[in-house]
Amino acid sequence: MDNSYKIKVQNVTKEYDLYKSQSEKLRSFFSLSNTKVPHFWSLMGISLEVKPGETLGLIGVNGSGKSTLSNIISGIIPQTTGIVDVRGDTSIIAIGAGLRGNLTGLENIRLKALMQGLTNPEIDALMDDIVGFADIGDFLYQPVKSYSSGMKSRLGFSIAVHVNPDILIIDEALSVGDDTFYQKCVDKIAEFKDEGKTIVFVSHSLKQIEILCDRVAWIHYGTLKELGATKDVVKHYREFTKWFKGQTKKEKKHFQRQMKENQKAFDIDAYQKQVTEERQAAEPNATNMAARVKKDFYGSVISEKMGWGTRLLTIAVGIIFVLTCLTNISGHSVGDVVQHPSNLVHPETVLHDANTTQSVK
Ligand SMILES: Nc1ncnc2c1ncn2[C@@H]1O[C@H](COP(=O)(O)OP(=O)(O)OP(=O)(O)O)[C@@H](O)[C@H]1O
Repeated sequence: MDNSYKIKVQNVTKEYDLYKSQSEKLRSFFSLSNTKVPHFWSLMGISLEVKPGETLGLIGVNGSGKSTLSNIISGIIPQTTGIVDVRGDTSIIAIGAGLRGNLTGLENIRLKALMQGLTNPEIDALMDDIVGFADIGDFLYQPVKSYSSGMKSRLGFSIAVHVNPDILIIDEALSVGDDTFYQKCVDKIAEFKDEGKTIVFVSHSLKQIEILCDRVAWIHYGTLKELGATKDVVKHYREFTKWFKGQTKKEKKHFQRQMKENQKAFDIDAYQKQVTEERQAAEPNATNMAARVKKDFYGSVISEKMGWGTRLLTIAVGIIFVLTCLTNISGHSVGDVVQHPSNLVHPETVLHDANTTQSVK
Protein backbone atom coordinates (compact mmCIF):
# COMPACT_ATOMS: atom_id res chain seq x y z
CA MET A 1 0.00 0.00 0.00
CA ASP A 2 1.09 3.54 -0.78
CA ASN A 3 1.99 5.01 2.62
CA SER A 4 2.80 8.48 1.35
CA TYR A 5 -0.51 9.86 2.57
CA LYS A 6 -3.04 9.32 5.33
CA ILE A 7 -5.82 11.25 3.68
CA LYS A 8 -6.28 11.86 -0.01
CA VAL A 9 -9.09 13.82 -1.60
CA GLN A 10 -9.17 14.06 -5.36
CA ASN A 11 -11.53 16.16 -7.51
CA VAL A 12 -13.96 16.36 -4.62
CA THR A 13 -17.10 18.41 -5.16
CA LYS A 14 -20.19 18.94 -3.03
CA GLU A 15 -23.50 20.07 -4.44
CA TYR A 16 -26.50 21.23 -2.44
CA ASP A 17 -30.04 21.72 -3.75
CA LEU A 18 -31.35 25.02 -2.48
CA TYR A 19 -34.97 24.13 -1.68
CA LYS A 20 -36.89 26.99 -0.13
CA SER A 21 -38.80 24.67 2.22
CA GLN A 22 -39.38 21.03 3.09
CA SER A 23 -42.67 21.10 1.17
CA GLU A 24 -40.84 22.30 -1.96
CA LYS A 25 -38.45 19.37 -1.55
CA LEU A 26 -41.39 16.97 -1.25
CA ARG A 27 -43.18 18.55 -4.24
CA SER A 28 -40.08 18.20 -6.39
CA PHE A 29 -39.85 14.49 -5.46
CA PHE A 30 -43.36 13.80 -6.73
CA SER A 31 -43.32 16.28 -9.60
CA LEU A 32 -43.28 14.74 -13.09
CA SER A 33 -41.81 17.87 -14.67
CA ASN A 34 -38.13 18.57 -14.15
CA THR A 35 -38.56 21.47 -11.73
CA LYS A 36 -35.59 23.80 -11.67
CA VAL A 37 -34.23 23.87 -8.15
CA PRO A 38 -31.22 26.18 -7.80
CA HIS A 39 -27.98 24.37 -7.02
CA PHE A 40 -25.06 25.49 -4.94
CA TRP A 41 -21.60 23.97 -5.17
CA SER A 42 -20.02 24.20 -1.76
CA LEU A 43 -16.86 22.54 -3.12
CA MET A 44 -15.86 22.81 -6.79
CA GLY A 45 -13.06 20.26 -7.17
CA ILE A 46 -10.65 19.98 -4.25
CA SER A 47 -7.57 17.76 -4.47
CA LEU A 48 -5.05 17.43 -1.67
CA GLU A 49 -3.18 14.91 0.45
CA VAL A 50 -2.38 14.87 4.16
CA LYS A 51 0.84 13.03 5.00
CA PRO A 52 1.16 10.65 7.96
CA GLY A 53 1.97 12.58 11.13
CA GLU A 54 1.22 15.90 9.50
CA THR A 55 -1.01 18.65 10.88
CA LEU A 56 -2.82 20.32 8.00
CA GLY A 57 -4.63 23.59 8.64
CA LEU A 58 -7.74 24.60 6.72
CA ILE A 59 -8.30 28.34 6.49
CA GLY A 60 -10.67 30.55 4.52
CA VAL A 61 -13.40 33.15 4.94
CA ASN A 62 -16.87 32.24 6.29
CA GLY A 63 -18.73 29.89 3.99
CA SER A 64 -15.69 28.96 1.94
CA GLY A 65 -16.20 25.21 2.45
CA LYS A 66 -13.84 24.24 5.31
CA SER A 67 -16.47 22.42 7.37
CA THR A 68 -17.91 20.79 4.27
CA LEU A 69 -14.49 19.38 3.46
CA SER A 70 -13.73 18.25 7.02
CA ASN A 71 -17.17 16.62 7.27
CA ILE A 72 -16.56 14.75 4.02
CA ILE A 73 -13.16 13.55 5.25
CA SER A 74 -14.80 12.48 8.53
CA GLY A 75 -17.43 10.52 6.62
CA ILE A 76 -20.26 12.58 8.12
CA ILE A 77 -21.53 13.68 4.70
CA PRO A 78 -20.85 12.16 1.26
CA GLN A 79 -19.07 13.98 -1.54
CA THR A 80 -20.92 14.56 -4.83
CA THR A 81 -17.94 13.52 -6.94
CA GLY A 82 -14.36 12.44 -6.43
CA ILE A 83 -12.21 10.14 -4.37
CA VAL A 84 -11.87 10.36 -0.59
CA ASP A 85 -9.30 7.89 0.68
CA VAL A 86 -8.68 7.87 4.43
CA ARG A 87 -6.02 5.34 5.30
CA GLY A 88 -4.71 3.26 8.12
CA ASP A 89 -6.08 2.41 11.49
CA THR A 90 -8.25 5.47 11.59
CA SER A 91 -10.69 6.77 14.08
CA ILE A 92 -11.91 10.17 13.12
CA ILE A 93 -13.96 12.57 15.14
CA ALA A 94 -15.06 16.04 14.18
CA ILE A 95 -15.37 17.95 17.40
CA GLY A 96 -18.93 18.88 18.38
CA ALA A 97 -20.34 16.77 15.58
CA GLY A 98 -22.43 13.80 16.54
CA LEU A 99 -23.36 14.90 20.06
CA ARG A 100 -27.02 14.00 20.64
CA GLY A 101 -28.95 16.90 22.15
CA ASN A 102 -31.46 14.75 24.00
CA LEU A 103 -28.83 12.60 25.71
CA THR A 104 -26.85 13.69 28.75
CA GLY A 105 -23.13 14.36 28.60
CA LEU A 106 -22.43 10.98 30.23
CA GLU A 107 -24.67 9.15 27.76
CA ASN A 108 -23.01 10.96 24.87
CA ILE A 109 -19.58 9.89 26.09
CA ARG A 110 -20.64 6.26 26.11
CA LEU A 111 -22.43 6.46 22.77
CA LYS A 112 -19.58 8.16 20.91
CA ALA A 113 -17.00 5.85 22.44
CA LEU A 114 -19.08 2.78 21.48
CA MET A 115 -19.39 4.17 17.96
CA GLN A 116 -15.61 4.44 17.87
CA GLY A 117 -15.41 0.73 18.58
CA LEU A 118 -14.53 0.81 22.30
CA THR A 119 -16.02 -1.82 24.60
CA ASN A 120 -17.95 -0.96 27.76
CA PRO A 121 -15.06 -1.99 30.10
CA GLU A 122 -12.68 0.17 28.00
CA ILE A 123 -15.09 3.10 28.29
CA ASP A 124 -15.41 2.59 32.06
CA ALA A 125 -11.63 2.71 32.36
CA LEU A 126 -11.49 5.99 30.38
CA MET A 127 -14.53 7.67 31.90
CA ASP A 128 -12.75 9.54 34.73
CA ASP A 129 -10.17 10.97 32.32
CA ILE A 130 -12.82 12.11 29.83
CA VAL A 131 -14.96 13.66 32.56
CA GLY A 132 -11.93 15.30 34.20
CA PHE A 133 -10.67 16.82 30.94
CA ALA A 134 -14.12 18.15 29.93
CA ASP A 135 -14.55 19.66 33.41
CA ILE A 136 -18.20 20.67 32.98
CA GLY A 137 -19.34 19.74 36.50
CA ASP A 138 -22.95 18.71 37.04
CA PHE A 139 -23.86 19.53 33.46
CA LEU A 140 -22.59 16.04 32.75
CA TYR A 141 -26.00 14.77 33.91
CA GLN A 142 -27.99 17.29 31.82
CA PRO A 143 -29.08 16.88 28.19
CA VAL A 144 -26.50 18.30 25.81
CA LYS A 145 -29.12 20.61 24.27
CA SER A 146 -28.88 22.71 27.44
CA TYR A 147 -25.10 23.22 26.99
CA SER A 148 -23.40 26.43 25.86
CA SER A 149 -21.24 26.09 22.73
CA GLY A 150 -18.15 26.17 24.97
CA MET A 151 -19.43 23.22 27.00
CA LYS A 152 -20.27 21.25 23.87
CA SER A 153 -16.78 21.90 22.61
CA ARG A 154 -15.23 20.79 25.92
CA LEU A 155 -17.20 17.55 25.91
CA GLY A 156 -16.63 16.86 22.20
CA PHE A 157 -12.92 17.57 22.43
CA SER A 158 -12.48 15.47 25.54
CA ILE A 159 -14.19 12.44 24.00
CA ALA A 160 -12.32 12.94 20.73
CA VAL A 161 -8.85 12.92 22.22
CA HIS A 162 -9.44 10.14 24.73
CA VAL A 163 -10.68 7.49 22.32
CA ASN A 164 -7.17 7.60 20.90
CA PRO A 165 -7.85 8.29 17.26
CA ASP A 166 -5.21 7.86 14.61
CA ILE A 167 -6.56 10.84 12.73
CA LEU A 168 -8.10 13.82 14.49
CA ILE A 169 -10.30 16.36 12.77
CA ILE A 170 -10.71 19.57 14.75
CA ASP A 171 -13.24 22.01 13.35
CA GLU A 172 -13.29 25.38 15.13
CA ALA A 173 -13.36 23.65 18.47
CA LEU A 174 -10.85 25.88 20.19
CA SER A 175 -12.51 29.16 19.33
CA VAL A 176 -15.37 28.74 21.79
CA GLY A 177 -13.53 27.57 24.91
CA ASP A 178 -12.01 29.83 27.56
CA ASP A 179 -8.24 30.39 27.94
CA THR A 180 -7.62 27.55 30.42
CA PHE A 181 -9.41 25.02 28.28
CA TYR A 182 -7.74 26.38 25.15
CA GLN A 183 -4.29 25.78 26.67
CA LYS A 184 -5.26 22.25 27.72
CA CYS A 185 -6.38 21.52 24.15
CA VAL A 186 -3.23 22.98 22.61
CA ASP A 187 -1.11 20.81 24.94
CA LYS A 188 -3.17 17.75 24.02
CA ILE A 189 -2.81 18.46 20.30
CA ALA A 190 0.95 18.90 20.76
CA GLU A 191 1.00 15.49 22.51
CA PHE A 192 -0.84 14.01 19.53
CA LYS A 193 1.65 15.53 17.14
CA ASP A 194 4.54 14.08 19.16
CA GLU A 195 2.90 10.68 18.91
CA GLY A 196 2.96 11.04 15.14
CA LYS A 197 -0.80 11.28 14.66
CA THR A 198 -2.37 13.01 11.70
CA ILE A 199 -4.47 16.10 12.32
CA VAL A 200 -6.74 18.27 10.19
CA PHE A 201 -7.24 21.57 11.95
CA VAL A 202 -9.93 24.05 10.85
CA SER A 203 -9.64 27.50 12.38
CA HIS A 204 -10.17 31.21 11.82
CA SER A 205 -7.39 31.94 14.28
CA LEU A 206 -4.23 32.39 12.22
CA LYS A 207 -2.24 32.40 15.48
CA GLN A 208 -3.49 28.88 16.30
CA ILE A 209 -2.79 27.80 12.74
CA GLU A 210 0.76 29.17 12.93
CA ILE A 211 1.44 27.40 16.23
CA LEU A 212 0.01 24.02 15.29
CA CYS A 213 0.13 23.42 11.53
CA ASP A 214 2.89 22.04 9.32
CA ARG A 215 1.08 22.95 6.11
CA VAL A 216 -2.03 24.92 5.30
CA ALA A 217 -4.76 24.65 2.66
CA TRP A 218 -6.57 27.91 1.87
CA ILE A 219 -10.11 27.10 0.78
CA HIS A 220 -11.65 29.97 -1.15
CA TYR A 221 -15.35 29.85 -2.07
CA GLY A 222 -15.26 26.16 -2.88
CA THR A 223 -11.84 26.02 -4.51
CA LEU A 224 -8.35 25.26 -3.23
CA LYS A 225 -6.66 28.62 -3.58
CA GLU A 226 -3.29 27.60 -2.14
CA LEU A 227 -1.64 24.63 -0.44
CA GLY A 228 1.80 24.93 1.08
CA ALA A 229 4.01 25.79 4.03
CA THR A 230 2.10 27.48 6.87
CA LYS A 231 4.25 30.64 6.73
CA ASP A 232 3.61 31.26 3.01
CA VAL A 233 -0.09 30.45 2.87
CA VAL A 234 -0.89 32.43 6.03
CA LYS A 235 1.05 35.40 4.63
CA HIS A 236 -0.94 35.35 1.38
CA TYR A 237 -4.22 34.88 3.22
CA ARG A 238 -3.41 37.88 5.46
CA GLU A 239 -2.71 39.94 2.33
CA PHE A 240 -6.08 38.91 0.92
CA THR A 241 -8.01 39.78 4.10
CA LYS A 242 -6.18 43.12 4.28
CA TRP A 243 -7.16 43.82 0.67
CA PHE A 244 -10.75 42.79 1.37
CA LYS A 245 -11.02 44.98 4.46
CA GLY A 246 -9.78 47.91 2.35
CA GLN A 247 -12.74 47.60 -0.04
CA THR A 248 -15.85 49.74 0.33
CA LYS A 249 -19.02 48.12 1.68
CA LYS A 250 -20.48 48.05 -1.83
CA GLU A 251 -17.33 46.49 -3.32
CA LYS A 252 -17.28 43.82 -0.60
CA LYS A 253 -20.91 42.91 -1.27
CA HIS A 254 -20.27 42.79 -5.02
CA PHE A 255 -17.23 40.52 -4.54
CA GLN A 256 -19.12 38.11 -2.27
CA ARG A 257 -22.12 38.02 -4.59
CA GLN A 258 -19.87 37.31 -7.56
CA MET A 259 -18.18 34.42 -5.72
CA LYS A 260 -21.52 32.87 -4.74
CA GLU A 261 -22.82 33.27 -8.30
CA ASN A 262 -19.75 31.33 -9.54
CA GLN A 263 -20.64 28.56 -7.09
CA LYS A 264 -24.20 28.42 -8.38
CA ALA A 265 -23.12 28.40 -12.01
CA PHE A 266 -20.46 25.69 -11.59
CA ASP A 267 -20.72 23.11 -14.38
CA ILE A 268 -19.70 19.64 -13.20
CA ASP A 269 -19.60 18.22 -16.74
CA ALA A 270 -17.28 20.98 -17.93
CA TYR A 271 -15.06 20.34 -14.90
CA GLN A 272 -14.96 16.61 -15.66
CA LYS A 273 -14.01 17.40 -19.27
CA GLN A 274 -11.28 19.77 -18.11
CA VAL A 275 -9.82 17.11 -15.76
CA THR A 276 -9.92 14.55 -18.60
CA GLU A 277 -8.01 16.89 -20.91
CA GLU A 278 -5.43 17.73 -18.26
CA ARG A 279 -4.81 14.06 -17.46
CA GLN A 280 -4.65 13.14 -21.13
CA ALA A 281 -2.05 15.87 -21.66
CA ALA A 282 -0.02 14.49 -18.72
CA GLU A 283 -0.30 10.90 -20.06
CA PRO A 284 -0.54 11.26 -23.86
CA ASN A 285 -0.35 7.49 -24.47
CA ALA A 286 -3.06 6.55 -22.00
CA THR A 287 -6.21 5.07 -23.45
CA ASN A 288 -9.78 5.33 -22.15
CA MET A 289 -8.98 8.48 -20.21
CA ALA A 290 -12.58 9.74 -20.27
CA ALA A 291 -13.83 6.46 -18.78
CA ARG A 292 -11.09 6.47 -16.13
CA VAL A 293 -11.90 10.02 -15.07
CA LYS A 294 -15.60 9.19 -14.98
CA LYS A 295 -14.86 6.25 -12.69
CA ASP A 296 -12.73 8.47 -10.42
CA PHE A 297 -15.53 11.04 -10.29
CA TYR A 298 -18.46 8.74 -9.66
CA GLY A 299 -17.04 5.28 -8.91
CA SER A 300 -16.89 5.69 -5.13
CA VAL A 301 -19.93 7.87 -4.52
CA ILE A 302 -23.48 6.89 -3.77
CA SER A 303 -25.81 9.09 -5.75
CA GLU A 304 -27.96 11.23 -3.48
CA LYS A 305 -30.32 11.90 -6.38
CA MET A 306 -33.01 9.38 -7.23
CA GLY A 307 -33.47 8.52 -10.87
CA TRP A 308 -37.01 8.29 -12.29
CA GLY A 309 -37.02 4.49 -12.14
CA THR A 310 -36.13 4.51 -8.44
CA ARG A 311 -38.66 7.25 -7.72
CA LEU A 312 -41.51 5.39 -9.39
CA LEU A 313 -40.52 2.19 -7.62
CA THR A 314 -40.45 4.01 -4.26
CA ILE A 315 -43.89 5.50 -4.90
CA ALA A 316 -45.27 2.08 -5.99
CA VAL A 317 -43.83 0.37 -2.89
CA GLY A 318 -45.31 3.17 -0.77
CA ILE A 319 -48.79 2.68 -2.28
CA ILE A 320 -48.64 -1.10 -1.84
CA PHE A 321 -47.54 -0.63 1.77
CA VAL A 322 -50.41 1.76 2.53
CA LEU A 323 -52.96 -0.55 0.81
CA THR A 324 -51.69 -3.55 2.75
CA CYS A 325 -51.96 -1.65 6.04
CA LEU A 326 -55.49 -0.46 5.19
CA THR A 327 -56.70 -3.91 4.18
CA ASN A 328 -55.25 -5.39 7.36
CA ILE A 329 -57.02 -2.81 9.47
CA SER A 330 -60.36 -3.04 7.63
CA GLY A 331 -60.37 -6.80 7.09
CA HIS A 332 -61.06 -6.45 3.34
CA SER A 333 -59.15 -7.91 0.44
CA VAL A 334 -56.84 -5.68 -1.67
CA GLY A 335 -59.21 -6.16 -4.63
CA ASP A 336 -62.15 -4.92 -2.51
CA VAL A 337 -60.26 -1.85 -1.40
CA VAL A 338 -59.11 -1.00 -4.93
CA GLN A 339 -62.62 -1.47 -6.39
CA HIS A 340 -64.53 0.16 -3.50
CA PRO A 341 -62.15 2.49 -1.70
CA SER A 342 -65.13 4.15 -0.01
CA ASN A 343 -65.60 0.92 1.98
CA LEU A 344 -62.63 2.00 4.05
CA VAL A 345 -64.28 5.29 4.93
CA HIS A 346 -67.81 3.96 5.45
CA PRO A 347 -67.47 0.59 7.13
CA GLU A 348 -71.25 0.42 7.71
CA THR A 349 -71.73 0.28 3.91
CA VAL A 350 -69.46 -2.73 3.85
CA LEU A 351 -71.45 -4.41 6.56
CA HIS A 352 -74.65 -3.67 4.67
CA ASP A 353 -73.20 -5.05 1.40
CA ALA A 354 -71.98 -8.13 3.17
CA ASN A 355 -75.37 -8.68 4.75
CA THR A 356 -77.05 -8.21 1.39
CA THR A 357 -74.72 -10.70 -0.21
CA GLN A 358 -75.43 -13.13 2.60
CA SER A 359 -79.18 -12.73 2.36
CA VAL A 360 -79.13 -13.20 -1.45
CA LYS A 361 -77.31 -16.42 -0.90
N1 LIG B 1 -27.01 21.77 3.93
C1 LIG B 1 -26.65 22.79 3.17
N2 LIG B 1 -27.47 23.25 2.20
C2 LIG B 1 -27.12 24.28 1.41
N3 LIG B 1 -25.94 24.93 1.51
C3 LIG B 1 -25.08 24.54 2.46
C4 LIG B 1 -25.38 23.45 3.34
N4 LIG B 1 -24.33 23.28 4.17
C5 LIG B 1 -23.41 24.22 3.82
N5 LIG B 1 -23.86 24.97 2.81
C6 LIG B 1 -23.16 26.08 2.15
O1 LIG B 1 -21.89 25.65 1.75
C7 LIG B 1 -20.95 26.70 1.90
C8 LIG B 1 -19.77 26.22 2.70
O2 LIG B 1 -20.17 26.03 4.05
P1 LIG B 1 -19.14 25.58 5.17
O3 LIG B 1 -19.88 25.47 6.44
O4 LIG B 1 -18.39 24.41 4.69
O5 LIG B 1 -18.15 26.83 5.20
P2 LIG B 1 -16.99 27.16 6.26
O6 LIG B 1 -15.80 27.56 5.48
O7 LIG B 1 -16.82 26.05 7.22
O8 LIG B 1 -17.64 28.43 6.97
P3 LIG B 1 -17.40 29.01 8.46
O9 LIG B 1 -16.02 29.56 8.49
O10 LIG B 1 -18.42 30.09 8.55
O11 LIG B 1 -17.63 27.90 9.44
C9 LIG B 1 -21.69 27.88 2.53
O12 LIG B 1 -22.03 28.80 1.52
C10 LIG B 1 -22.93 27.24 3.11
O13 LIG B 1 -24.00 28.14 3.08
